[in-house]
Amino acid sequence: MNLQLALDRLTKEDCIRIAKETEKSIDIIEIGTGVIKEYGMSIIREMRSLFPDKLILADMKTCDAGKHEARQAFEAGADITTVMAFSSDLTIKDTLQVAKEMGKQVMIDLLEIHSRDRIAELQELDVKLVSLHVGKDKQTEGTFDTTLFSLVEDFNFEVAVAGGINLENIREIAAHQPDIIIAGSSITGAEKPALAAAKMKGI
Ligand SMILES: O=C([C@H](O)CO)[C@H](O)[C@H](O)COP(=O)(O)O
Repeated sequence: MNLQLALDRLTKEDCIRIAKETEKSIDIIEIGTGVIKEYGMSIIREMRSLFPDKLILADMKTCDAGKHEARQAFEAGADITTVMAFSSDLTIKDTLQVAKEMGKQVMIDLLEIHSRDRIAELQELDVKLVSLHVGKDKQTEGTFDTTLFSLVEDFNFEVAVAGGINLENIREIAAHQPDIIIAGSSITGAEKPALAAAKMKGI
């Protein structure tokens, strides 16, 4: 299981500090959507140069202009970019094509997708990596819930999971063997982020 650290609602300095502190325990550094909106592609470039050997995911949450946004993220140094599952099939195909040409990956974000019909379409589009995701706002009604795994059951994807994952619920989630566990606030808001990340990685 890979651990992805989501850096959201932080200054650039805090993103760098927390990534450095937790580096040993994390496999993927996610530069969050809001952080990208604040600093643009320059933060992806800076994180790439500071962490040359780490996988970097740019949480672009692309939903249109797929070719352009995928190139932007990849040229800045991201290994993976995110695209929303509700986007047009053309957007998804375009981003997958750019990723193929550049030797990179696309993670399709299943935020607010409830239909297995859409999941089947994504499989047809040759999507390889998806994320089951309970959004920040929706988390006020409850964090990641393992019933969500039924959405992707019997499909053939690499699966990431996100949405309020913490030390209390991680074991139950990990029992479903997702490929990637994404944790943001539970690490970045911890008193000791390095310890929180190490505990999550060590479960
Ligand atoms: O993608 C995310 C969310 O939409 C905010 O942009 C988060 O990175 C993801 O939910 C993980 O963060 P936590 O829920 O704080 O663990």
